Amino acid sequence: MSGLLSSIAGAFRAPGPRQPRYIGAEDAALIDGWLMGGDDKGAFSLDQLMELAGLSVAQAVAKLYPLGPKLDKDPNGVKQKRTNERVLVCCGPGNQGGDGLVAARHLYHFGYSPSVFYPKNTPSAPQRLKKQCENLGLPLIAPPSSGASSFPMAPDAQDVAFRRAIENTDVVLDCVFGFSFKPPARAPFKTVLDELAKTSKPVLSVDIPSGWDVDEGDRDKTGFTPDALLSLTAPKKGVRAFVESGGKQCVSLSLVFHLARTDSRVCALPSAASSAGASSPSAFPPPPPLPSREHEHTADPRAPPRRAAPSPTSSSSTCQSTRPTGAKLSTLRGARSEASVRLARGA
Ligand SMILES: NC(=O)C1=CN([C@@H]2O[C@H](COP(=O)(O)OP(=O)(O)OC[C@H]3O[C@@H](n4cnc5c(N)ncnc54)[C@H](OP(=O)(O)O)[C@@H]3O)[C@@H](O)[C@H]2O)[C@H](O)CC1
Ligand SMILES: [K+]
Repeated sequence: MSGLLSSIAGAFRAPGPRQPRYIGAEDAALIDGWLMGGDDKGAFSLDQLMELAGLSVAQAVAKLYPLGPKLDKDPNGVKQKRTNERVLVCCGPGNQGGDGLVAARHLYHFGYSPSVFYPKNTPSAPQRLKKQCENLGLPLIAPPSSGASSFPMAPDAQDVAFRRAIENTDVVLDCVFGFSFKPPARAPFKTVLDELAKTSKPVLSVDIPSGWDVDEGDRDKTGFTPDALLSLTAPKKGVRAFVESGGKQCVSLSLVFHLARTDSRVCALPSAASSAGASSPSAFPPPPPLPSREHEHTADPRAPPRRAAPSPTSSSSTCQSTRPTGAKLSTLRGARSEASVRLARGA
């Protein structure tokens, strides 16, 4: 086994049963590198990993902020918004921003009305993912794809647009920075992070609350605490205090399944048996059977007629509560999971 794979395995090594497992920024980057490496490594493409991560993010939204029932139009014939329908997806310049674009697309198909704030173009920006959002007609605050400028609007105008967007949403998705953030935040994201800290809307942060140090948490006293967190692959060290103080947390296990399937020694590690907040000694389940060939997409009666929407709970996913109090375990249809989100709610 290569040194890199040893490092990955080490990242999952358990200090003891039933303990949350946290990894640092360095290990997270190593896992990423291994997943995308060729030869004896994972051989995944970045697009694949983003798709799995973004689907997990959308599933976490559906679990934590379920879409309310469809409502009749008001007396003036105006369509009424459903509970939690509007989701503002805040995307950063790195891969986490790509996860956000993927999540927005899936949320749309789940029946939500996502809008996307993607304020910075970089040479590596996932233009195809952005185009897919445009093709769905999602409101997008972003520079033109071909534009050289990172700032399509005067900075003030961009800030105003973001504040308006946050006022007009039900739920905020924080896909701004992941494990490669190096404080302090630079423009145009300083304003975004300040607004995330100020808003009273529920914010679901992906991987690490943006602005926090991946290893040390809210070291710089940003004042931002999300309503909930989705950890990708494994919780990061910086969220330990958030989780241990009872913060709502989901863990996406989709990549763990792939790691486990790829190398049985990783699968066998006891550390894989323990995710943050998990009460079960085998919180990371064994690898699922081979993915189903026939996808279990069923029509969602709640979905708008303009599209045949699969219910988030009928896609190939598993989602369950691991609350130590024995909260209801809800296993969703399609247990042959390619993308799996485990919900671990704090007490
Ligand atoms: N294996 C997995 O679990 C996967 C996770 N994914 C997601 O990807 C992120 C990590 O992606 P990465 O691109 O490495 O990093 P970030 O998304 O955090 O963003 C890096 C960009 O942010 C810029 N940056 C960094 N610090 C600042 C700052 N202080 N102010 C402004 N901008 C900043 C940075 O720019 P530089 O010029 O500094 O390089 C980058 O542009 C992970 O958390 C998951 O969400 C993958 O999608 C799949 C696999
Ligand atoms: K984040």
